[in-house]
Amino acid sequence: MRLDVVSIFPEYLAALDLSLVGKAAKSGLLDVHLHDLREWTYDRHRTVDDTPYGGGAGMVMKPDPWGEALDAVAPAAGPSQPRLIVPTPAGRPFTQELAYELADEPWLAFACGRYEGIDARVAAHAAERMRVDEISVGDYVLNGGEVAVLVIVEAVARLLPGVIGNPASLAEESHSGDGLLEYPVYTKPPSWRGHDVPDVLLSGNHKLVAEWRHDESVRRTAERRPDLLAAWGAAVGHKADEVE
Ligand SMILES: CN1CCC[C@H](Cn2ccc3ccc(-c4n[nH]c(N)c4C#N)cc32)C1
Repeated sequence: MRLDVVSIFPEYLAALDLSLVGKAAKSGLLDVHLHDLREWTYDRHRTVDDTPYGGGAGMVMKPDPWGEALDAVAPAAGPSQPRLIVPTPAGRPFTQELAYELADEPWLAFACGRYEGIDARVAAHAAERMRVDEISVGDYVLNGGEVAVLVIVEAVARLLPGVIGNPASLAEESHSGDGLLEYPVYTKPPSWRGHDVPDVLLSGNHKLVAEWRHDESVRRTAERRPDLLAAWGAAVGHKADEVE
């Protein structure tokens, strides 16, 4: 998978050289290209923003630098086009399902906005030749798209074959598999500062361990994400109906 990221703070994305994503890049599973949007400015101050039409607070990112950056990253006459991801608080929610969808793409490009966002015509123009997704990583406001890109790239990269050691673990994760939250995990020592590991996990009885883990997942989901529990209950009920 090729990844292109355009930002006025490309150094923000240096974290992509670390850990799992960094290993994937070094092993050739990911081909990461970072671009400084200011490469496509030509004035003395390398200006990327201007005042908003219609008034209002803050500044808006000018269309010209973005248009030229995307032309350079993904030439219109090129043999293929990337799927362009534009992080924004106004985007559709980024979910595990969408992470799996993006993991199937051969080429993703990311446009990291700053200020009050990118002139809306940039996405509209890009959509004339590539798929564009405006995506939000959560219901809170960041100062720019770079952190969102780190979230999206990590969630997607870990799904690529060969990136994580034990692909089977993907099936048991929160928001994957059965849709319940993960059960609590423990390791040595068996007793730590007055807190003991649940006895069942030391029992060696795999059936009891599996039952305890499932019950813990259901308890946690009910406590923290009743919305997911409702969806899980409906899905389980549906499957039960299918069996009958
Ligand atoms: C006060 N204004 C409001 C509009 C956005 C301005 C900051 N900003 C500029 C570009 C940009 C890109 C993403 C996000 C963002 N925030 N929250 C999320 N889940 C995001 C995602 N994905 C935020 C951003 C701040």
